Amino acid sequence: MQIEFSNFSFQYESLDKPTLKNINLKIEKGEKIVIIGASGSGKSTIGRCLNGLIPHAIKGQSTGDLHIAGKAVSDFDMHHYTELVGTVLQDTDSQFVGLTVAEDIAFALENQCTPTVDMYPVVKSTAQMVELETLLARSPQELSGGQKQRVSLAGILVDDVDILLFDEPLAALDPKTSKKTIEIIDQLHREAGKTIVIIEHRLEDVLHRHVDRVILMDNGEIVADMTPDALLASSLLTTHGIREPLFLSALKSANCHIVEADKPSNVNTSYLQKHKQNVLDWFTAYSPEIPAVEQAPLLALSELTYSYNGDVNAVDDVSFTVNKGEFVSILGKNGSGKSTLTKLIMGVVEPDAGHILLNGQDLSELSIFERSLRVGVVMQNPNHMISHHMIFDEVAFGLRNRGVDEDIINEKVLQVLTLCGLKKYRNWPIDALSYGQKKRVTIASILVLEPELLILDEPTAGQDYRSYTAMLSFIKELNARLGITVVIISHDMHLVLEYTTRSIVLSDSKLIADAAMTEVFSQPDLLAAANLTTTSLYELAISLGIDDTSAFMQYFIHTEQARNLA
Ligand SMILES: Nc1ncnc2c1ncn2[C@@H]1O[C@H](COP(=O)(O)OP(=O)(O)OP(=O)(O)O)[C@@H](O)[C@H]1O
Ligand SMILES: Nc1ncnc2c1ncn2[C@@H]1O[C@H](COP(=O)(O)OP(=O)(O)OP(=O)(O)O)[C@@H](O)[C@H]1O
Repeated sequence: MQIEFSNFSFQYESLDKPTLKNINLKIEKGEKIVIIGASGSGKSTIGRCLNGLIPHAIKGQSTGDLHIAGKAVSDFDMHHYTELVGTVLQDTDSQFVGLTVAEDIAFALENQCTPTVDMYPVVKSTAQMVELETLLARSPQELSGGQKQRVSLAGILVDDVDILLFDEPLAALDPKTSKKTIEIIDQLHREAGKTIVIIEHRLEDVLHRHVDRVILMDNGEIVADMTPDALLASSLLTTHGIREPLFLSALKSANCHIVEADKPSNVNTSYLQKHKQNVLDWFTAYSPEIPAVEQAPLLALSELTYSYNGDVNAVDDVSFTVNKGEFVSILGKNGSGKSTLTKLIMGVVEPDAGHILLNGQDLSELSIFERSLRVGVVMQNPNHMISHHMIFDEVAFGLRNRGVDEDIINEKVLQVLTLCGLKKYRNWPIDALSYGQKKRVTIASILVLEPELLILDEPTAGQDYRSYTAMLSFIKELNARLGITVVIISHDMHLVLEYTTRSIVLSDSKLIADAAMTEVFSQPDLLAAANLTTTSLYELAISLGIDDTSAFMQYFIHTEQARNLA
């Protein structure tokens, strides 16, 4: 047995209750398993027990046993763990050790005492696998979120260890790179016989390649340990607040009864054909409604250009308009300039050319602080935004800064914390939160300010379905009730499909499309140019012979929204 947890429990030093409760989990050598579960359910804590961060860097009390490679970890020092387990962490920033991307990738090779001459070809070929070959001389800190994630992946690919642990490897990756990452992990599993443990919210993306078992966690316990087909045929995912693959939700909406023998872990399985008539009958009921959209412009970018180094443009001649009250998505491959656009709007960097108008006013006339009163930005990495020790203070900070009365602050902060599923943590230190929970705190701290324009960079990264549905329903309500305009930057195609109506697509710093979201998702060539992929909903429509894929997607979204509101 490669990994064996027996009656294992763990309690963080700062908490008064255990985070892992009576875990019994066996993983054979060469198995590939996925751990899923709501945010805060204990997934990363399991990961930290496997890679030695617990107990060597993070303190707490454990009971029961954990054996790795046949040995009790109670006898391990940190060195034993690093010889056995390689990890890609959720927060890549805390993982870089090299001054350049190449050094960072070579770090594991140095640890393995590989001669320098042998290192170059390995670093180069690994960089090619994750499309980093042009960035080898760059500092990892100066890369986009997704590029950083690729550096972490490359680091683990050269690591000569038996067990590979991936904590949310896909969170910051564009859809095409996500698929490729899953293929690379699969290759390592099949060809090098590695034992693979993947912690990931994006179950549908992980199931792009075969997985032996899925472990479902809830509240520190394992509530299911079964094959993907058995799990998807059951109602366990919905019961525990986890997002099902999109095509499966569509089949269920169309009253199809899915069983394990349908092999529902793969949208392209021929077993699904037997449900065709049900889906067609459901789809004929569709009659499209075109919602009226107010057309007054709020944000107008014209011919915006910016370069970090004066050489390559990170944003190149980009123009688009976002109208008041719209819910728009900005999509594009890793490093295509999405976060840089946000920095330009915030005023963190000044454009080399072009203008940004907000309600007709040129933003260059406003200071960063003045802009922040009108534009709320939630950045990709929560650790880049948090400045307070306690959750309540973090969320109250912006209002206090504006001199709002403490009673009103109290009321507003509590309301937002409740809507973001964080009320019970209001008096907690931020350090005791999981990554996904921290992300929610940063969203709450911006929402409480009710900005005119809300920009959310990867809001669902690290979030489970239940938490993000509650949060986005609230944002949708703010959008409808207060007319707050929302721009979402995301690689999460579910989110984009379900919440946004128009998509702005960037590729290599340039704008390549600005169209209705379902139109964008019905154009495989356009999607490919931006490292996006068709969704399983589109694939289901095609495999069942439905031509109007855009209408099919729209109908499904309306059905889902109606269900979420109910
Ligand atoms: N360093 C820490 N100190 C104290 N408590 C912690 C620490 N890290 C996590 N916790 C607690 O353990 C619980 C589980 O956290 P964990 O990071 O394992 O969850 P997760 O399932 O990986 O969540 P996510 O999907 O949001 O990353 C959290 O609710 C949090 O209260
Ligand atoms: N601080 C920086 N210094 C130098 N170059 C940078 C810096 N930040 C980003 N870049 C580069 O600018 C380009 C655009 O990056 P940006 O972060 O805007 O991309 P993105 O579309 O948000 O990517 P992702 O989807 O990975 O978050 C990338 O090539 C990136 O390497």
